[in-house]
Amino acid sequence: MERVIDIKGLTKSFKDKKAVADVTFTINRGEIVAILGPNGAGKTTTMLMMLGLLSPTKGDVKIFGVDAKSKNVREKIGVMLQEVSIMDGLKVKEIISLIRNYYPNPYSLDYLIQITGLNEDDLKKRTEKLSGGQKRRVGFALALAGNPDILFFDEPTVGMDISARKIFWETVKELAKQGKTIIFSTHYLQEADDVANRILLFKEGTIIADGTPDEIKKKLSKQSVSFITKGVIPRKMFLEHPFVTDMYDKDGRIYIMTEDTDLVLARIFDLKLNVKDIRVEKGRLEEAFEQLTSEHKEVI
Ligand SMILES: Nc1ncnc2c1ncn2[C@@H]1O[C@H](COP(=O)(O)OP(=O)(O)OP(=O)(O)O)[C@@H](O)[C@H]1O
Repeated sequence: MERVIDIKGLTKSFKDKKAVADVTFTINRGEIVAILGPNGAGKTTTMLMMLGLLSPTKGDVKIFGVDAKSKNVREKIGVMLQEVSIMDGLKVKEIISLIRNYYPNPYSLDYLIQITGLNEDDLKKRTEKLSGGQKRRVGFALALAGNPDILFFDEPTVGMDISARKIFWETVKELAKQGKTIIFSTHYLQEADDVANRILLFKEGTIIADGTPDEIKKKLSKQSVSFITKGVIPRKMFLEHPFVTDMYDKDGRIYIMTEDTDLVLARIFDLKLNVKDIRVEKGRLEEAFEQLTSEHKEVI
């Protein structure tokens, strides 16, 4: 697997505040990586250092083996940051053409229009007349203009309507299939769950979880099987198994907390228990996120 980003011991202090503290990770070609974490966790600071826009206090960021600040690296990177500041006074089509000209290998204007969902009307508008959502689409087109190998998006879908979001994420998946590497931050966990094949979860300047959405959910969120029964079920019947972590009654239902709901179901059927209304709850990423970002200190 080709490594595109190599980060070692990355640290950034602002006066006596450590915004990013000794972070190390690598990202491979074609990965879609979601950077998650509560406000102030260090996501933007890390991203700015990856982009070569902020100097680390310690440690380094290598992109394709060279320093993130070097010029030939910049040509390979496309960026969409939170504040979309687009040159006023130009029409959308003009600014996209202008930015394309800076790059040796740009995408064609037609392709950019097609994949970002901009329409003919949008193209004729002056940028200052665009709505927030339209500005984001233009920002997306500008990030892609140079046909970059790596794309960075900082909370890309804020302000986008449902159809714009859909187009955006479909395009992102398509780009990853073509071998582009995508790194994005978001506060919408569902997006990370749906699109990312890897999540880096930040808390207080460090990475507290690194894995696929499923790995993170499986390890941390609660899964349960619950049912109603008229009979009495000895607790030992389930608690004796290592895959069962807890068992309790709530609102007339018995809940069995577990790491593996399939094994609990098999046990219920094997024992021919007289139960009804069986419900299976798989974990949600939100639960895992809440657990990890509260007091939980375990690193996975
Ligand atoms: N230029 C700066 N000067 C001083 N402190 C800063 C600066 N930039 C960031 N910080 C601090 O560093 C910490 C991390 O900030 P950062 O913006 O990286 O967090 P974040 O995870 O991106 O948060 P959010 O989800 O709110 O965007 C915060 O405590 C922030 O106040």
